[in-house]
Amino acid sequence: MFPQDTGSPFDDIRQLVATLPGPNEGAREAALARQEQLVKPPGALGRLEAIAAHLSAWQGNSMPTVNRPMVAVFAATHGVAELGVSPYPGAVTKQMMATFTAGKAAVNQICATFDAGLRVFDLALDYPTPDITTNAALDEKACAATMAFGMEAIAGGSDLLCLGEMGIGNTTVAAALCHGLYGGTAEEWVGAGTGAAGEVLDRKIAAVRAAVAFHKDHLSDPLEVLRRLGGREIAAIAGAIIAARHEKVPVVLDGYVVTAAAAVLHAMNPSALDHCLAGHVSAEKAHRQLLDRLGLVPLLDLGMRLGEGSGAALSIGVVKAAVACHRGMATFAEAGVSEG
Ligand SMILES: O=C(O)c1ccc[n+]([C@@H]2O[C@H](COP(=O)([O-])O)[C@@H](O)[C@H]2O)c1
Ligand SMILES: Cc1cc2nc[nH]c2cc1C
Repeated sequence: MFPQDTGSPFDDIRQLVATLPGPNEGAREAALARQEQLVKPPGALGRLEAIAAHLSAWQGNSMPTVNRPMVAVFAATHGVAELGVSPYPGAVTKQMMATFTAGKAAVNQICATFDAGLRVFDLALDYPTPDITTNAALDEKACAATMAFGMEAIAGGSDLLCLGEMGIGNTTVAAALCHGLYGGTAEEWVGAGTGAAGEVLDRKIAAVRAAVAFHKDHLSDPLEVLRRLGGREIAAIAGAIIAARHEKVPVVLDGYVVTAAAAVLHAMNPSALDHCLAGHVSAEKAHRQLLDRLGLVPLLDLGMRLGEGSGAALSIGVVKAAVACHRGMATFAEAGVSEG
């Protein structure tokens, strides 16, 4: 007789999220001590100092690097898009993938500006996940496998990982996830996405309300919320955040959709996002309140609402400058400048 396999496909993920490594406090302290010596009034570089210390702590290196920043964009298609919740047709997701490959999207130009690598991942675009108002998006096995895909996808030598996504309809999915995790009202979590207004916005709010009502008896476990109300790009992003932590790679989150994926991990373990920075706050209505809930203060606030990793990629400039100052500035003693 074969032993019965009674385990759930989520067991390994629960284990990984329960055993996330902490920061290297020695490296953080050494970095902060260096900041005190650099040729500037104490604290005068503001959050740039905290960013350099954050990278020190999570890379485990008092002299952190941003030599190989990578932007990873995960793309997926969503059955709920068929309900008319986005001004754009679902076909745009594949068309934008071709645009990324051709180097002609906004994120390509931002990555080129900062010498960042860009990798785009197609998550079964020809097979939309079922409509979340009447079905779970994923079964347990598929959700766990997609998270594992996200973990594998980011392997390979980057020292800063920026996460992005592409998926028509996925601001509806992100709103449903947040409504499922945090309650409140559907209206509170829904915004314009790519530009929903009038009847499109009304359908979006109704879809988020219906999805959470349909799954209401199964929302106490964050991984169940993810598999029922999420989508493939969101599951892969959650996996990538976990893997980066285990590989000592600090993470930069993009907008509302990426942050919703991160929120699932935060609900499982409140310290799960300690290695993450919020690259920006997007103009999507509920992004700011979601960041507040997660205790994340965005690096940029430029009214962007594009997705595709663009806000996270843009913040690489700030993070690179923070690290350049940390590594390259002289100390007062080296520069022969009098201390105050
Ligand atoms: O993440 C955000 O803050 C964000 C805000 C507005 C739009 N988006 C992008 O727009 C797409 C989803 O919008 P929608 O209206 O189709 O749900 C998807 O490709 C996202 O990358 C993303
Ligand atoms: C054109 C377009 C580009 C995008 N990039 C990310 N999401 C997007 C949605 C649309 C519609």
